Amino acid sequence: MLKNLRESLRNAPIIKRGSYNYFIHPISDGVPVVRPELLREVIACIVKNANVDVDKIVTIEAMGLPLGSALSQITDIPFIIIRKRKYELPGEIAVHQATGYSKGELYLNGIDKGDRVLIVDDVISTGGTMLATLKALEMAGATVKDIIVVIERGDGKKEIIDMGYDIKTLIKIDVDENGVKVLECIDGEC
Ligand SMILES: O=P(O)(O)OC[C@H]1O[C@H](OP(=O)(O)OP(=O)(O)O)[C@H](O)[C@@H]1O
Ligand code: HPA
Repeated sequence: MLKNLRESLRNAPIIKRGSYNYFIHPISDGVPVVRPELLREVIACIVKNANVDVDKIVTIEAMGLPLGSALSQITDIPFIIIRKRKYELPGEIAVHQATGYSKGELYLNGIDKGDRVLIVDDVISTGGTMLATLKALEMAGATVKDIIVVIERGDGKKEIIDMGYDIKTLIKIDVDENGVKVLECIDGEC
């Protein structure tokens, strides 16, 4: 089921961002080109595995966007984009985000107290972005029913599980300066 994802990840180039080995891939960067068969395969796998009995889908700028948008079209559930830009709307919630190579602020709008949500993102690595997202959603009074992330690297997922949340990832990889190694897939075909 995840043939395109697996094969494209095995060929992903690596760059250094400080000491962080950063893989470049269409799902995580939109670069060099997002092929429809890849995105279709990823979205089908998300629909198959995620709990979509929710009021809203929550994604994170920038690369949660193609995922949230396609998923919303298929499920007819509205989606929210947590932005890196401040809007100063009433009730806007700001939280701090730290990844393995960057730091910044995230801004949440559009959640009503009691909303049941599914979080969707492209990558989990240190877990810093997911922690910030969960904090913002907690402050907004949302109930997180499920979390689904396409690509897992590093130990971030464990931290989220330790906090008591359900989180699924479609594919688990290891990254070093030589490239990407595929370790595990949710379809069991790796
Ligand atoms: O688990 P972490 O270490 O936090 O890494 C994961 C986050 O890193 C990337 O976001 P980034 O802030 O680089 O934004 P982008 O989507 O614009 O690439 C990715 O989209 C995840 O949101
Ligand atoms: O290595 C990476 N590549 C793309 N996106 C990412 N988000 C966290 N780590 C990475």
